[in-house]
Amino acid sequence: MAKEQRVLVIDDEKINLKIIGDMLNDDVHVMLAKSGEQGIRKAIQYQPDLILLDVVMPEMDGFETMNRLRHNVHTSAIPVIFITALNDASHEEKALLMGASDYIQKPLHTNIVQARVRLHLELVKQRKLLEKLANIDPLTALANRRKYQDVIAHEWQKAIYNQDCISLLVIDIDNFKQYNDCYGHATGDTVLKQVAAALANQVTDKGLVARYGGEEFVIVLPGYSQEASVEIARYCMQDVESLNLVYSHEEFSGKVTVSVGGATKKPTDKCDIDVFFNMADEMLGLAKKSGKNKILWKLPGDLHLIAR
Ligand SMILES: Nc1nc2c(ncn2[C@@H]2O[C@H](COP(=O)(O)OP(=O)(O)OP(=O)(O)O)[C@@H](O)[C@H]2O)c(=O)[nH]1
Repeated sequence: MAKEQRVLVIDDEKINLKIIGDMLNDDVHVMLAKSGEQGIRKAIQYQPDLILLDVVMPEMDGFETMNRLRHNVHTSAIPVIFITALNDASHEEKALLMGASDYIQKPLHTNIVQARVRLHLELVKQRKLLEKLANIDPLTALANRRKYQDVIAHEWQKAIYNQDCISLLVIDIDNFKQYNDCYGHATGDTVLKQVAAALANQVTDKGLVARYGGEEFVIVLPGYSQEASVEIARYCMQDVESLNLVYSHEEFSGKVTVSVGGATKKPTDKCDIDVFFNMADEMLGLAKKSGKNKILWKLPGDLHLIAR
């Protein structure tokens, strides 16, 4: 067990909270709640890795608490172990059918409780690692397309709710095939890494940078106006250019630059994320066709803004 992991114990009996807390305190950060209501509040606020839940409690019992935890988006994925003095199989079955990860019967044996908690915390650790790996592009260590899709869907809903705007940049390295042709794919890979780092360095906590695929990146900027986003796009272009990645071949020579297509929108329920993406992507296509190394931003109607 690792001390950085958090276990929330929910039990209406003070003495039980103390006993279980003492069993786990050396290895994990233990949080205590003396009712289902308080437990749910703490689970939402502190996001524990695991919950130990007493079944028999006044007002809201363990089953009702479990039901509410499962139906709340902030707590639905947190594993729950029931702890109870009830020893009939039907309660155990009910708990497992509700999605409990485990069921421990009283009287509690320290070694058994510790072993089961350790096992479930290890599973949590592995699940989190898998989630992380599933969302990362292995070459650049940026978020991958899957993560981008999760984030844009979430930010889109947030923007609708807050009646706020959201900006999207689609960025593509210019003439990257020629760079690969000059120096090979392995050196091309280092360029992708350098460009990715330059973009990430520019965006920091303003939004999300992801590798969309190949030599194409996306940047999501929640709450950023068109003007502010074009400014960020400019800095991104400058930073890539100042990497000074030159290439030359018999027929062509140049420096690594990027083209950017962008769009800003205050979304409503009637707007579609894919249409929004296509707006920015269409701008990128126009930027490529009209000479590359530039920013084109979608404006209302058929208009667009050219910035460099
Ligand atoms: N080294 C490397 N190259 C990649 C990777 N993914 C895509 N590419 C290369 O990116 C190049 C993309 O070529 P094109 O689609 O013709 O684009 P381009 O040469 O950048 O031309 P424009 O987009 O018009 O500026 C191809 O040579 C791909 O092999 C990768 O992971 N590593």
